[in-house]
Amino acid sequence: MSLSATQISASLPRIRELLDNWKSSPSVESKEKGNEPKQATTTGREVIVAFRTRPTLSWEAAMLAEQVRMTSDQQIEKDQEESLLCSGITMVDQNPGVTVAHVPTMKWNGPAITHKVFDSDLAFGPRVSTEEIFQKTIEAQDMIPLVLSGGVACVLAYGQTGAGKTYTMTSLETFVARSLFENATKLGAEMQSQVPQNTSDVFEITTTFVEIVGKSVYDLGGEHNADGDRKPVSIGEDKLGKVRPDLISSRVTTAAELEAVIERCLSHRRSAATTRNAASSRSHAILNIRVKNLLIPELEDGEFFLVDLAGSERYEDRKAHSAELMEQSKENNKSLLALKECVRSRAKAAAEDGFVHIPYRSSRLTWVLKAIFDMEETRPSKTLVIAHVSPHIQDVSHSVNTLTYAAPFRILPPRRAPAPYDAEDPRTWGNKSTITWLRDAFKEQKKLRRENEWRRQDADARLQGKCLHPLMPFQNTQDCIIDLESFCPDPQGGTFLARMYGAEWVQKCLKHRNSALGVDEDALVFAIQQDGLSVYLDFAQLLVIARTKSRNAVMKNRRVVEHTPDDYEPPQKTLVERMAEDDRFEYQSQYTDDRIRVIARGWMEKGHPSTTVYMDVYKATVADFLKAKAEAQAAGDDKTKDAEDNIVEYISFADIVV
Ligand SMILES: Nc1ncnc2c1ncn2[C@@H]1O[C@H](COP(=O)(O)OP(=O)(O)OP(=O)(O)O)[C@@H](O)[C@H]1O
Repeated sequence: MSLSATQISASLPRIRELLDNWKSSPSVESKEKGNEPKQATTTGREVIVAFRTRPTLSWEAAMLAEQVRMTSDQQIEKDQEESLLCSGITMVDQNPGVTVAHVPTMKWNGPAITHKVFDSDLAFGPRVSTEEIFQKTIEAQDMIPLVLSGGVACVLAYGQTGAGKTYTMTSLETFVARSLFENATKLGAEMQSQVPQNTSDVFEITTTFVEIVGKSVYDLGGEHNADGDRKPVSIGEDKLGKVRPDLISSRVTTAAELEAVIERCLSHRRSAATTRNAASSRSHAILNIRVKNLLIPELEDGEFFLVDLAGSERYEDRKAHSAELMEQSKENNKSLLALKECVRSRAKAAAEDGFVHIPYRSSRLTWVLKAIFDMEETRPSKTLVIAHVSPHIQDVSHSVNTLTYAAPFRILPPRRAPAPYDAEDPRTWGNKSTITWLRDAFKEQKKLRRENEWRRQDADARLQGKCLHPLMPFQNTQDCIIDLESFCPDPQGGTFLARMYGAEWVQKCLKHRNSALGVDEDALVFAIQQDGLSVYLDFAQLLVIARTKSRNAVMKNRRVVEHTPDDYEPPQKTLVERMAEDDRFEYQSQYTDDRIRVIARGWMEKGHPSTTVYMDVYKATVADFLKAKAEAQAAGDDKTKDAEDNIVEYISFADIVV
């Protein structure tokens, strides 16, 4: 049985002893020191997961002591308050991240500890600064160049209320603002033959800021956002399927201007005191920075979403809430559940290259973030999830919930044998075939440019009553305006090019331009901007066709299941959604290959032991449940009749889909 914060505080001497034993055990030593540092396999991945443990705050010992005094008859003197602090989280490795949560439990012979290990791409301990986190995540993952090149980047800060989400996001927003303008100046210079006078000659940068409170979306960008006279903004999609709520957007031309807009918007955000945080943000805050490339208007706008999510709360945290806070808390938890579903499905879709349904319209939060979830979105995207936890052992059950929520986002692509060469699928091309395709594609563009120029001159000549000589057949010259061997160096092939996004492709072409041709530099830059983009579009088209073909093949092989009479009618809502809405159940759900673990906590509070059922929810039928129950009972699991009946009732709502 797990312990409450007060019970943990009372058993601290024994818990400390157990922790010391664990820390000096050889298995931890080998994890910390024995292994060679492994590189995180984040290349090409769309979703990256990081954990951050915040440091202890100066007033926390006093707060914990107060909590213990209020809930037990334990006497704690002022000078003993510090002794209540004990770490419940150990960061074993930073890259890839290995974090251990120490969960105190009570056994027949006294307190014990279960050590739960959570893997992530990166893990940051209490002493790591937000600047270092920025460098190792957003900078290392090239998220700013991605946005400046027409891609979509997203950072999601998740965690228990008071775990440090707003602290991290406020600093990250400042670092992003500065780095965005630094990179824009550098890229702008690379994209022009002469250094531009101003970044705003190359990029138009605009920003919006919204807050989602319960089911309502509010614009934080307006001047009069004081509570009371705020009007919610409606969300919808335009004819092209883009989500563009009617928001006040500010154009910014320097990092200082962007920082000032962010600060002004944040001052409009709603907060309230909770038992865990004196200034708790009660909403999801979404900063959107949109970048338009003025030199290549054909490219789609790049977008950066920085999302400070509302704190996740458990039933115990909500008990002291007013009815309004309780309602908001319920809505927030629901949207966090929807977000989990979408991020995980997105990561799965990217890793498996098959068809995955992403239910982004199921909450306002995920709908606003459609650009990162929509399977039809053509822009490349990268999402960073930072899960925040408190360092204290008294908070460890919250921390386990947070880490359990975030860890499954880290979906590693399956190891596959290299696919055989297919002329129509660029993902199967080696270096030689890629260079040959590029050479032919650039040659074709050169031929088209020559023909167009001849037609233009011929039309001019005709206006003057003259006639041009017919165009000579195109010479099969090997001269390409790009140094292709540097553009796609050996052994890189089609997948290397497939990872490039539009503007990056054009920038690379400009960087590796073949100046040895003796052509005027400005004319060469102009030709590369035209031809480079056309070749990119041809390549992207080939890729889309190849991907669609493999997706269709996956769809064809999907199993069609006929419902048996034992099955229930497919309901409107899933089991997970039903339980999230019902306060009688405080449940944890942990996905492992579509399996879910349901814990009926409401019954524990009434003195019943916990009921844990492992089910495959997507195929759940009552027959499945009864079988699982019988197996659990045979294995000696302790259950109560009431809890079983309730779970049967809830299972009967589950979707019966495959
Ligand atoms: N890494 C850190 N270093 C120093 N102080 C921190 C750190 N992280 C958080 N804090 C402090 O902890 C307190 C709570 O942090 P914060 O408000 O960011 O939590 P939160 O997760 O956003 O909470 P909520 O969901 O309730 O808004 C603040 O006083 C903040 O300054």
